[in-house]
Amino acid sequence: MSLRSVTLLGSTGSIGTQAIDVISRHPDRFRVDAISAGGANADLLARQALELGVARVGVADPARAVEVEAALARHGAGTASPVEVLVGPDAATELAGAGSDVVLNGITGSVGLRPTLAALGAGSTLALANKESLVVGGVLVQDARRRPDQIVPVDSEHSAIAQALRSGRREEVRRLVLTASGGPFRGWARDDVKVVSPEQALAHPTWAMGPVVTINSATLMNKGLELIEAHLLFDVPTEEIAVVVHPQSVVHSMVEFVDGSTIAQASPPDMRLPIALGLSWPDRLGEVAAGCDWSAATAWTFEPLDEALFPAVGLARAAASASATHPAVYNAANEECVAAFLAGRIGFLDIVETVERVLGEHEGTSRAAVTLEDVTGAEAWARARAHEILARH
Ligand SMILES: NC(=O)C1=CN([C@@H]2O[C@H](COP(=O)(O)OP(=O)(O)OC[C@H]3O[C@@H](n4cnc5c(N)ncnc54)[C@H](OP(=O)(O)O)[C@@H]3O)[C@@H](O)[C@H]2O)C=CC1
Ligand SMILES: CC(=O)[C@@H](O)[C@H](O)COP(=O)(O)O
Ligand SMILES: [Mn+2]
Repeated sequence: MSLRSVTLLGSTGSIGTQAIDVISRHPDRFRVDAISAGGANADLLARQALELGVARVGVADPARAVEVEAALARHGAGTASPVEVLVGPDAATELAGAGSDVVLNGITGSVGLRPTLAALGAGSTLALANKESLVVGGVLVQDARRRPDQIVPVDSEHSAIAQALRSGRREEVRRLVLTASGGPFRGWARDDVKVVSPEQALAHPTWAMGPVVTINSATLMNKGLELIEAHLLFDVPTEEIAVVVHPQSVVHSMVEFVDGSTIAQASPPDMRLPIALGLSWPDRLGEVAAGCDWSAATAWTFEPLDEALFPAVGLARAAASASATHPAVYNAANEECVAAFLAGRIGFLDIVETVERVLGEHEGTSRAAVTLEDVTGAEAWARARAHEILARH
């Protein structure tokens, strides 16, 4: 594999920092052109920029740009080549469209949609952690691809499926099986789940991740997003995608083939593995993460999802088949509810109940006619409607 240039969006986050860890161990394989973040961690962003030697840094929040400039000056005194700082909500999109070999989108939320479209439009390989952009953009993201393999999934389940799919042809696939940890409230009674705190919901049993995806794991909204993500990435109907609860998070997902054979991908939970594959696909890098320990007694268990306590996956199935804009509404309403829950304004069960209500009121746009304006309009409506409903709490 020759040296690849990389643009890293969301560099200060969980995915971003782990990506830098992978890249730093393979300086002969990767050169980072540009990084971007929101700006909440100005000092970290500046240190990353200087340590990686990037030419450009994006800061989404203009109010934080001064801090980033100051940190660059502080840490970079005497540095030969200055770092150009792009400021504002379009910074990540501009960097994504600049044409690196690989753009890793590690931004949280549907704000990652325009950067995703820009990376695809520029012909870069898109290593996609930001599942929201694919779910929300749907057919728009699919159509922006210039080649079938332009999007390489970083999400652990979808990386697992992409790896398993190398074992057979598309027409030989019977179904995809997404594994779910079940989150911190697996097996709990509804009355107990009703009163959980943000701290309890943020205590994921197997993964250390950013706050939004962690809450989404607890509500199973993450698995709903991942169901739609798998449908769009692999062009498999949602009826042919099953979800099974696997509390150990070692089997990251599976593909069942027409002859009854199932190929699973297994490794201890460590996002550096799918991140590395996203950057180096179709090659594998050496020594990325520990493998399974077969010397100790171990058990992997699988159980059905409690759909009554966790209706989020069923809602995602319905949203995926309802219209082109229902998935965007599903995600946008959820983003607002998660922020409200983390701020202590609503209860845990209010999140999915509100998403269900907002979805039920959405009229939707057909796939054939959908535009980016339809999607952003549906999102704006869903956010406003969620706020109206939540204001009554
Ligand atoms: N973490 C994980 O293990 C996994 C994450 N994912 C997905 O990856 C994505 C990132 O998740 P995670 O890393 O956990 O999230 P984090 O919250 O840890 O990080 C989010 C990153 O996005 C940056 N950011 C926020 N807004 C913008 C913006 N407008 N423009 C550019 N950057 C911005 C943040 O910058 P700052 O905070 O510095 O302002 C931060 O660097 C999500 O879509 C998530 O679902 C998928 C599978 C696993
Ligand atoms: C690591 C990763 O890919 C996360 O999206 C993970 O899937 C969260 O775990 P659960 O949603 O299965 O709890
Ligand atoms: Mn996942």
